[in-house]
Amino acid sequence: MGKDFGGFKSILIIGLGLIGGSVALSLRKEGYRGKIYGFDLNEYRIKKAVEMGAIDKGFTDIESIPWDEIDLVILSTPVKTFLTIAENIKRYLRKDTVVTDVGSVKGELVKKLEEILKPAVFIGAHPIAGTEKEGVENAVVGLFKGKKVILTVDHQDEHTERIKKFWEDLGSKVEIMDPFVHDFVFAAVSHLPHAVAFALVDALIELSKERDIDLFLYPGAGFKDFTRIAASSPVVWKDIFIENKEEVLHTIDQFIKSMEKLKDYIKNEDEKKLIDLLSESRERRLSLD
Ligand SMILES: NC(=O)C1=CN([C@@H]2O[C@H](COP(=O)(O)OP(=O)(O)OC[C@H]3O[C@@H](n4cnc5c(N)ncnc54)[C@H](O)[C@@H]3O)[C@@H](O)[C@H]2O)C=CC1
Ligand SMILES: O=C(O)C(=O)Cc1ccc(O)cc1
Repeated sequence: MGKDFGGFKSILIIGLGLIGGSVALSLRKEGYRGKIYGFDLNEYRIKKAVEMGAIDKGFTDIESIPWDEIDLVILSTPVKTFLTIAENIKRYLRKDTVVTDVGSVKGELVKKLEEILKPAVFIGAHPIAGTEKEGVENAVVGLFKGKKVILTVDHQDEHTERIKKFWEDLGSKVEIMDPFVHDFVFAAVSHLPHAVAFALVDALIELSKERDIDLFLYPGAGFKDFTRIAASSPVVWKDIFIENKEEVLHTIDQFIKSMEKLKDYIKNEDEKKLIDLLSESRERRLSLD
């Protein structure tokens, strides 16, 4: 079947950020012919999105949006804004409008969105692709090519199929996952690494104060590799940490246990245990590439 991006004629992207902007630009690049509208509280982002050819028209007030045209809405703002946005837009939605999102947290949040938005359909989606940058000005064409997109639906119907087709036509590989399993998995592989990167930079700020030496004058490649994601948006990440609080706290607890174990082996100069732990971690990491 040819590309039809799920057959949606008019798309509204709420939040012209890195991800919303990348969706819009990638749709254009892949040949999407319908209208793309944008909504953002930040006027600069709208101006920029129009200039870049990402959207046809942008809005800062909800009432001016041509709602009778729109058959797909994509929530692309920080996750803690979703519920208020859903409450604010629900009365404008057509019965056949599908609402989806790109948020990094699912669980209870998607259950609430499904309820609020009824009778419109909500399909939770999470593209596993991004960067540490923010805003449409840093959007990346083709960001989702070859990347996974997780849909958190509990049954498959024609709406799921349309959203699946939407992402597949952008080059993504779609997987279905339970929303609560999603939050456990991505707390471990995404939210914890971001928390650790932010905390590592914080540790160096504190250590710099201890000896009055600016440790950031001496970054090695390892430090830079490791902490790239600590340059990510504070607003986006405080929302993710709080919205997925339980799973994030659980992964931080495990990380502290792993650090304590390592600390112990170093303190006791336990070479055998150190070699075992480092070797197992190295093998796991090598198997990723
Ligand atoms: N940054 C990344 O690499 C990834 C982010 N995500 C998810 O994508 C979503 C968007 O993240 P980014 O694009 O990185 O953020 P961003 O900071 O680049 O863009 C967010 C945009 O939303 C706008 N905004 C904020 N509150 C709003 C509101 N109430 N109404 C209208 N507009 C509002 C901001 O002005 C901004 O332009 C988040 O839910 C995040 O969890 C998902 C995958 C990757
Ligand atoms: O910049 C990176 O390496 C990321 O890990 C981007 C990212 C951020 C949030 C997500 O929910 C998914 C991907």
